[in-house]
Amino acid sequence: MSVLDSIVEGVLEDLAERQARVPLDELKELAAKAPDAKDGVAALRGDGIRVICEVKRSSPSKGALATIADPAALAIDYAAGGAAAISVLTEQRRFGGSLADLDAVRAAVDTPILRKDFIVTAYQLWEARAHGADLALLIVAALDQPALVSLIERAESIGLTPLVEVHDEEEIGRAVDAGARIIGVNARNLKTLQVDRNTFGNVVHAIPDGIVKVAESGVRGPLDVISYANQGADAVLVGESLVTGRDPRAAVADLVAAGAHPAIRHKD
Ligand SMILES: O=P(O)(O)OC[C@@H](O)[C@@H](O)c1c[nH]c2ccccc12
Repeated sequence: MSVLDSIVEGVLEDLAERQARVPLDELKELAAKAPDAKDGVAALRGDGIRVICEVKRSSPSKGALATIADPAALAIDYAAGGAAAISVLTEQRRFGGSLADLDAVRAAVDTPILRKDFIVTAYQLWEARAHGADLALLIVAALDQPALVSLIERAESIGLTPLVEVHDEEEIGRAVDAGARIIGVNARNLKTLQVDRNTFGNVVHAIPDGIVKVAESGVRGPLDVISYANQGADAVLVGESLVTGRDPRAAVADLVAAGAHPAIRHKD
């Protein structure tokens, strides 16, 4: 079984427990009371490259990264540093996240929030909206095509902007066919957990103009942001280097500054 399959298996077990506890109707009521969802496309496209900052305690590839006793405080630092959006990992078993983290971050900042999880059912999209998320991750490799199409439609219909994650050109084709407006190219292959920073540059030509392009994973600092900007990324998604660094606010500000002037290239 691939790493991705085994993560999804655990996610489904935890999901069954939540579904038994919280009926869908209750989530729909909470979603109706949640703050209006912000437009994820507008948040991630603009002058310069946008920086999405992730609240991430651990990962299957690296194990424990950071304790993050106060996710709200981290989110406030990210926002102060200039984050265009905040990604909150809610997967519990491998990433140490929870919906409580999402609640805490939502209560602390106005910045658009991405629910980062292994979403395979509409119930999880309702959960995301009920807990105040504006965007939701959908991983092409974890979904068959009918499921991808229907989850994108459902997300859009309840006001969530889907960020559709791919690893190669075939998956980009599926994301485009399914109606993705934002595509994230993950440099970390979820089947092998290897990071290849050339992935984005290798496949970006296959993403049509007009679709927001996000480079995900393995961003170590400003130089990686500049490199991705020059390859056509609208945004980068950064976790590990921010949660393991000393001063997240300053680190985000450095990434944002690097992304604001990516066109500083040597010209004749
Ligand atoms: O910590 P990094 O290497 O900066 O990566 C962040 C983010 O891209 C990564 O956490 C991620 C990308 N896609 C995912 C899907 C599920 C869980 C996690 C992820």
